Amino acid sequence: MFELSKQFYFEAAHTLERSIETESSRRIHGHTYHAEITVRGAPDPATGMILDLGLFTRALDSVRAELDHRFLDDVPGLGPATLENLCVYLWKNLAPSLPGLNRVSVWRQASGDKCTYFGPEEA
Ligand SMILES: Nc1nc2c(c(=O)[nH]1)N=C([C@H](O)[C@H](O)COP(=O)(O)OP(=O)(O)OP(=O)(O)O)CN2
Ligand SMILES: [Zn+2]
Repeated sequence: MFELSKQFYFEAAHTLERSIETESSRRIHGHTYHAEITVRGAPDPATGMILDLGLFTRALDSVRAELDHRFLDDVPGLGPATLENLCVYLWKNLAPSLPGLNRVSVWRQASGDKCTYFGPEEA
């Protein structure tokens, strides 16, 4: 079994309703977000690849464009712009084009905050 990962980053602004630091969180502020997407699988014997990195990059470029330099509060389907919801958003948008999607991580380097999502719970 192999894992293949790619990272990217995006810059975005948001507000957040919280029970602490209420006022500063409600103000529009921004972060540099980093993301890592991981697929698991076995390489195709003919190509030697789990997934062509060029196709991997195309899938990530398209979802990155929906988040980079955006006001995250306005991104349809995201909900409150937390690291958790960004992971779910990336998963939902990438799963159809990335077979073997295994996990999605989103973090903010500046603060050391990181979240990893392993996909929906199996019923
Ligand atoms: N479980 C989560 N909690 C919080 C999240 C989150 O995504 N998941 N996000 C935030 C806010 O985005 C907030 O801006 C970060 O707040 P805080 O940790 O208080 O730190 P700073 O605002 O000082 O962070 P900088 O990244 O240094 O600007 C809050 N909670
Ligand atoms: Zn924030």
